[in-house]
Amino acid sequence: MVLEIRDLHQKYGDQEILAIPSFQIGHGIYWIQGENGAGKSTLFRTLSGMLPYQGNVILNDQYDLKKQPVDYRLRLNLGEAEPLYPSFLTPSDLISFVAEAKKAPEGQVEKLIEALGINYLKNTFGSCSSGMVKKVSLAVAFLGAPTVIILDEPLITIDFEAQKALFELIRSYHAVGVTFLLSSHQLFQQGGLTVSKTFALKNKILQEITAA
Ligand SMILES: Nc1ncnc2c1ncn2[C@@H]1O[C@H](COP(=O)(O)OP(=O)(O)OP(=O)(O)O)[C@@H](O)[C@H]1O
Repeated sequence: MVLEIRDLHQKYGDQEILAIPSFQIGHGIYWIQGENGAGKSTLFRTLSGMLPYQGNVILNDQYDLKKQPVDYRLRLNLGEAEPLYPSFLTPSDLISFVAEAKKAPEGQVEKLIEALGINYLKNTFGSCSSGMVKKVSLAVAFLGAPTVIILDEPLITIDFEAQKALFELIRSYHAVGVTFLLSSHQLFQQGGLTVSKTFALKNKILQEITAA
């Protein structure tokens, strides 16, 4: 299994958001749907190790997020729905820092910058457009050699050209073994992206949706 969840419980205060007894996925591109507030971002943040949780999350049948956090985090990347970076930082600073932390292979940064059409690398985030901030966050989500890339609402704020480039990146990384978890209120099919399975996050659990 690429990713396995066992008995996952996630709460904010007394409010339980997730109660997932079991969830397993192999290699593929998965679309996670859910109404506003269903808990998609909470699920993604939990799987990325940003929130404490109860239960087990295991990557590649061997890396437990709690027991092998460094190995796990090297292999799972998250692109947040509405990324926020310190306004004094530049995209160039952020990308270099993450590329080093994620052990990005030679030339990967340049390819991603070119593919997503990122310019103004030396301007601070404070002066970047929201679409540019989003493109940088997407580039960062592809850095290193992840086995899973989670993209939370990847299509928001980016223009049509960038959406096309993103779909191309997803297809090419998927072809070399990367698994994707994507959330979107828009339809991926319109961009020509074929998803392996669709899941709905509802009533705290993930349930597979079969196409009508
Ligand atoms: N930091 C937080 N503290 C307390 N409650 C939170 C926090 N973040 C989210 N919530 C609540 O948890 C629930 C799930 O929110 P989450 O953002 O995960 O949903 P979502 O499915 O991503 O929604 P959307 O489609 O609107 O982005 C909501 O009821 C939300 O109000």
